[in-house]
Amino acid sequence: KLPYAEPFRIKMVEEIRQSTREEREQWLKEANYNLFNLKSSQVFIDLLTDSGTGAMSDRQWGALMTGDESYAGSRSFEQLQNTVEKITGFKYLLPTHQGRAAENVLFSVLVKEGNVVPGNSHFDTTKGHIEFRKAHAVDCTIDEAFDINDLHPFKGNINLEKLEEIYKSHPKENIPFCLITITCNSSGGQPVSLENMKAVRELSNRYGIPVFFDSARFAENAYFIKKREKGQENRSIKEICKEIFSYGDGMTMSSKKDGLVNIGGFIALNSEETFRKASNFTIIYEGFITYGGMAGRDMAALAVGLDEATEFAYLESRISQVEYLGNKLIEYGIPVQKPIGGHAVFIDSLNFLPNVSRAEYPAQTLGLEIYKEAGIRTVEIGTLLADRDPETRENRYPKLELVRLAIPRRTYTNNHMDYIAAGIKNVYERRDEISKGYKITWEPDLLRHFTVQLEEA
Ligand SMILES: CC1=C(O)/C(=C\N=C(/Cc2ccccc2)C(=O)O)C(COP(=O)(O)O)=CN1
Repeated sequence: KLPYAEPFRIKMVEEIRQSTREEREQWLKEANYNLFNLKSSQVFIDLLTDSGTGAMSDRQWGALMTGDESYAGSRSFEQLQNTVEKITGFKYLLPTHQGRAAENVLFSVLVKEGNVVPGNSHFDTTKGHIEFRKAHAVDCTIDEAFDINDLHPFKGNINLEKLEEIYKSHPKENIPFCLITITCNSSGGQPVSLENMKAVRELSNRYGIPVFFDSARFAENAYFIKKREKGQENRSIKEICKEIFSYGDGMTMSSKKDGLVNIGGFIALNSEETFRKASNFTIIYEGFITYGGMAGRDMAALAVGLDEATEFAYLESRISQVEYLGNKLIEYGIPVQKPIGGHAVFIDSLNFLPNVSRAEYPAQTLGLEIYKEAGIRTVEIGTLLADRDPETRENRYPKLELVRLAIPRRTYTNNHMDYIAAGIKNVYERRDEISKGYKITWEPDLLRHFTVQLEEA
């Protein structure tokens, strides 16, 4: 028996540099204690996001060189269209510059003021685009998702009773679609099972409600289905993906995740009517319908990326690395969402920092401590992200107050994982000394966590 090793070797490297704790404390002050304001040169290991931060393969770089920049009818669009249809089965494709642009175009067609959009946990910008249209995103995720120690293998699942409750209490004209986010980012990169998707589809059909997928991490979701769902172990990732999408009327995609590219997004769907309407908004917001805000070269690289992302060997390598980090933190006694998610490890900051009051943003406090300690940038998936209630303007305290360690794809080695775990362990060992958090000195009206300014409480 030989030990596991990555199914790739490295052909290009980018230097990263260490700093001193004193430098980092000064840089945080200048950044108004918002990690988004740090320069990349001030960050040793960047776990802010897995979105657009991964490494492309030699085949993708090769495709970049042969991209077709024709304004209409680009060869690269055709390559992308064929790949999307092969993997998802959807007939119509509209590229966009990234995921939230796909949401903007699709929701411009489907979401009206006062609508209700149920699903599992909608992610930040997706909820933003629903609330921006004065509609309501309703989280129907199963309760197990909010108990970090519950080992439910599919914590992204939708509670069918909660969903049917929504379907019963609103006229179907007021529910444009049910949105299934795969994997479910906000609850910890947790997958949705095929069985649940099928049940959601059947229930939705009974009420005449369409189903759409927010597919940013669909390939990782397919991997968990293959590994955890009975009867799936002998199916290929691509076969599982085809079945996943057979339960939907369409999808939005942030290609910056499981598309393995640094920019890009798309909408794919079956309804010609919705495609025609969405095409008008694509032309207004993104660009002509055969490039939608993407360069031909980026569409060419994306077509290759989607093919690579839906291969088992790649997914096994990527997800095992996240699991490796997660298991190290569990070994150190650090409270994390279990099972470990597909793209990130999520630390339960309420458990980690019990002496910091919720009103002082414990997850943000922990993220700042981890950066001070080791130069590692993370992101808060807690009260700052949850934003204020649109009506009352009160803080909306989510069930989980998490620090997310998002691992970029094919980018760091397991030595970096060991370093990250050690840095967090150091903070854990001095957690009793951390009793003060932060308070907001300025925030915008929408999606505040990107630009919020804080000071020490
Ligand atoms: C499930 C899902 C996503 O996770 C997603 C974006 N995620 C991101 C990007 C992000 C968002 C907020 C703070 C920091 C970084 C992530 O770090 O997790 C989008 C928007 O896609 P976009 O970024 O390409 O516009 C749609 N759906």
